[in-house]
Amino acid sequence: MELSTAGLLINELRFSVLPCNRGTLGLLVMARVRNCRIEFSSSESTRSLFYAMASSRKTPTARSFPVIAGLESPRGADDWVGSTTFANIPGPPRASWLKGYFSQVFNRNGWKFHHELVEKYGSVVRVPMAFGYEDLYVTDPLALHYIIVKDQYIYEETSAFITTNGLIFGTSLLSTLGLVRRAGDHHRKQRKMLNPVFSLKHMRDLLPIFNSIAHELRDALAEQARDGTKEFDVMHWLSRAALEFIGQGGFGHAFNALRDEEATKYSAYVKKIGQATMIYRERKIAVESGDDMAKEKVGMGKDILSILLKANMVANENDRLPEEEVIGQLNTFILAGQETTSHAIARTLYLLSQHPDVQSRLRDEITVARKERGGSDFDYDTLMALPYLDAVCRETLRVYPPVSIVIRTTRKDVILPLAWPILSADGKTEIAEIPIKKNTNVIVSIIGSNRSKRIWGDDAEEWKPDRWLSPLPESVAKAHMPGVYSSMMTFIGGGRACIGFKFAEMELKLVLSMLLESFKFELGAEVEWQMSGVARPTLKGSADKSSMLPLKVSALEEKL
Ligand code: HEM
Repeated sequence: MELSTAGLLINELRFSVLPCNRGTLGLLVMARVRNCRIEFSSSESTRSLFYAMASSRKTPTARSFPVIAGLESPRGADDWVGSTTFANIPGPPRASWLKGYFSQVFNRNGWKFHHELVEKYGSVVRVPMAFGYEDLYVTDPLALHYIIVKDQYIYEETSAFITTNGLIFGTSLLSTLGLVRRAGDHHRKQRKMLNPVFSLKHMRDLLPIFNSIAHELRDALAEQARDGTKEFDVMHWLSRAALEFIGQGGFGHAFNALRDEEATKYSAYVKKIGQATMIYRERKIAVESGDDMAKEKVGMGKDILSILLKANMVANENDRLPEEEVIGQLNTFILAGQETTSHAIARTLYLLSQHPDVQSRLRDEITVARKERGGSDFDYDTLMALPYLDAVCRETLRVYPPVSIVIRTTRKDVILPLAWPILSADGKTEIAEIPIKKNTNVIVSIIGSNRSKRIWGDDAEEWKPDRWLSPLPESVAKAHMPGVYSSMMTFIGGGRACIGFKFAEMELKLVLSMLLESFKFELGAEVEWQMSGVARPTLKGSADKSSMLPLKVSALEEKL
């Protein structure tokens, strides 16, 4: 038996415990048989199984995951040699070679740990992880620029992330690498076709479709609160609405999630994923026959899939995405777009319930703007230009990013420069750049950089929507954060920036505008927010860790 920092080699069978970069996926145990690559088939049933777990409203534990043997990993045999140790970078002392701080980094109550890493150790921190590994935890703006923009093809997604997503979604943005290697620049090719599909013009066209879903959501809540103030799980309705937004806006397909009680349960969910191929074929026929634009058709030809199909039809052969990859993207959009956005809306409603003054000021802004339009639905530009709504959304996504961290692995040796040089752990040297060896994990701390006092000021950790209504501190512009959204890292940046961020922003603003005009929200039973892959509210003290947000909802009669 050979022992390495990467794992164990037992009878030619290599086991490695790799952290998936989504807390929701917990631990993935990978095995590899030497000289004999056993491919794990990405059959529909395997995918459905993973999907059911990944989309579970219960937070899965490591125990709920099967051991997957024989997974083909993009890492080669030489990749098992271990990674850099950062002896001279400040960080917490190692307590256990076996576990390191793995469970603290991925703990669903990890808020305090993540906060203290930055507070105590600074903008680049050495974090001892399992099996003697050391990761770098980064909030330094220049380092982040190198990681996600300048050297993005060196700092790639982890192998566990790529492989697992390949099983879940098939070939898609979340399962391909950008670097020119075996994968052949696959990711960049996909983005080339997909970026224009998420353009501002297409978001504008989607708003009328979104409006009708928002009305449906409002009606569903009104039905719940029809006998006066009622406390109920608002999260449940937000999840159902988010599935419908993605269904109609993404694929021109009505899941009828707001009408069908069963729609968001796992079994039904998995069935819907199984439908991706069917939906694809339906849309393809409609697009090819020019029948997709009809008014009575869901999506009216404006949905992401129809736009993509049309672009694909006229693309040259090199750029065109094969059918299998278009279907892979559909699966990806459901998972990447539903949980993140519904939980962002939930967080905002929760904060507005905690801050009734902000809630009523925001309601006034929306009501006045609606009156000015004679009561009709907002168009895209009006909705986006509402200043206080914009401030509330930005501040929520800054202080409470739904995804707290993402992880990258170095695919070759590299030097990481720092905007803010740090003092070495022994206090003797100033460090302005850090050499990193191949196969080292780097944790991009979205939450840490979004709350950096050096960037946002001493009140960085406070939720203050008003900060967006006056000029931001100079330090914000000076930091040159590489994020695509308002100097923050919520949707990261570079070639792997969230492709759906404008989609999410529109959904967030629309749902808030619709609901606040019609209802007052107050805190209900106490919840605690879990720092899982996507931050989620759960009932305080309950063993049930499903997403749940009980709020007291009162209908504002005159607005309905
Ligand atoms: C508030 C809502 C959202 C947040 C906070 C969010 C956040 C993120 C983050 C942090 C990433 C980077 C993941 C990584 O590098 O490992 C990402 C990627 C991605 N997001 Fe989002 N997202 C949101 C909504 C959406 C929506 C609505 C869609 C689709 C309609 C979407 C589709 C994607 C896709 C496809 C990727 C992978 C991009 C790539 O690798 O090229 N997201 N998102």
